[in-house]
Amino acid sequence: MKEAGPMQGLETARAGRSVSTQTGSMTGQIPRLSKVNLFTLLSLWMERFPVRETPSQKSQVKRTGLVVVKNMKIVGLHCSSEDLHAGQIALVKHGSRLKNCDLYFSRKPCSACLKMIVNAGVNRISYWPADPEISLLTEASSSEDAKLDAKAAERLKSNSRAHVCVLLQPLVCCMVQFVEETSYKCDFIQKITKALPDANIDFYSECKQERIKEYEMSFLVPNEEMHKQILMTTGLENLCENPYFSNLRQNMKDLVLLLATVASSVPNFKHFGFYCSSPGQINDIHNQSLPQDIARHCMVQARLLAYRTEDHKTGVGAVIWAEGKSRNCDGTGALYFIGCGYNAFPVGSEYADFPHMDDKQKDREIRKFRYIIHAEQNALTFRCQEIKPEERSMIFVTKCPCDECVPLIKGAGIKQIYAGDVDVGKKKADISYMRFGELEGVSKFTWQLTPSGVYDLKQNEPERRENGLLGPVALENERHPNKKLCLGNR
Ligand SMILES: O=c1ccn([C@H]2C[C@H](O)[C@@H](COP(=O)(O)OP(=O)(O)OP(=O)(O)O)O2)c(=O)[nH]1
Repeated sequence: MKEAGPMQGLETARAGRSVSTQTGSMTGQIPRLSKVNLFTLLSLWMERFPVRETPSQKSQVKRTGLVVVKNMKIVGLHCSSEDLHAGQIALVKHGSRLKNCDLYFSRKPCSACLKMIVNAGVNRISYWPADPEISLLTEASSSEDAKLDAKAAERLKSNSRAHVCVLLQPLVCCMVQFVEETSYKCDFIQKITKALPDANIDFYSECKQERIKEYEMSFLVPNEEMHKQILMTTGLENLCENPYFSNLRQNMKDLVLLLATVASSVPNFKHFGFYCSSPGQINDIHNQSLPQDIARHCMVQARLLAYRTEDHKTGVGAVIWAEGKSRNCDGTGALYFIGCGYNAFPVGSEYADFPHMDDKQKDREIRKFRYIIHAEQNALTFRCQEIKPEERSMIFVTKCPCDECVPLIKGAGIKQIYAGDVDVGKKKADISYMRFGELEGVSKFTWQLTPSGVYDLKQNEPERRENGLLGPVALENERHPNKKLCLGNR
């Protein structure tokens, strides 16, 4: 099936198609992340959830991210806190509901966590094969304990019904290149380059290089011999021989590069962030913006999800979080995960069941729009928690929510939308984006310059900046001919 309409710049994506189709992991024209790699990447990303607490220097326990999956749907995004390890948090939060779940850890969990999650009847425990949670890399007097713990974890692993393993898959052909291109072309980066034409045009590459270095430090073991030692100690001696060892390191490197690339597409750059364009809205606590680092973090989650789209032109990801009344034991503070999704055809459908054409196609019957389930719709449908009216709940969407989704978000009681605003006010043949601009009763935070960046906001107005309020003449009139922050539309 050939997509109608302009396909500028999709050469890379096309090159990826044939290979990916051979591997059976694709439904369309653009390279797609496997579910396993998405869960793995999200676990690494959760390890980096912005925290307010200062980790104790002496601790041999490394921060760890965790994704809990049931029936291939994400039901928990967690990270360890000062008090509890990620596996302990899973226990506290999910209890016996962990039965038959798959858990993806950013580090091999310690024996104290492993014994409890194995006991809860989980189906599978996958972990990132670098330095484990009880670090084998830090030189501390307790390294004896670390080795003992690794041994105990092995014993638990071999006697457990759960499959404790390393699930990493090689990326499909051209995935890294595709992610690089779509990240650079995405709305957030393009808005910066447009708003600050004098800025160093290479800010994106610089930012990406920094992220790559940072994440390689966290997630890779630079020294090969040391890495082999860790694999031996953690029961992965099979992976120490070549070609398995070099393949493993290459897969790990590719995934880290991909994560750094996506993370740099929502950069911490000068005065850009998610700000509200309606000053009247922020009086209520429910309308106040999240801290920018957390908002950016959640948007990166949504961007990762978008790489699983089934729409071969426009990928969209959405994730819903809520804020409880007080801090909980999770490293996410008061925030807890509600649901997530990406745009895809109805669950269980095959590639050829529904049309995939866009609105450039003259024959309206063979357009995709009446069939595809939007990212927000999937996030709402497969949510694992109720949305409580008394709590601040928020949805992060990589694209401006359309007229079909805006009333659903409002009706579900979600208090805040963090979104790209490309397409806002547009009416296309089969999909329109008129209602987002007019939406009342839900606060909208879009990616833009802060007042301090544009209007030289005085230093004595910290609350205004904290709340994420945009000043009087917002940059919202800035419209983007360069329309997508989404995938595949270049
Ligand atoms: O709130 C929304 C709006 C759209 N989508 C998805 C549905 C569909 O898969 C795609 C539609 O995107 P777009 O409006 O960009 O249409 P297109 O045909 O992909 O591109 P173009 O704008 O060139 O017509 O985005 C969502 O997931 N959520």
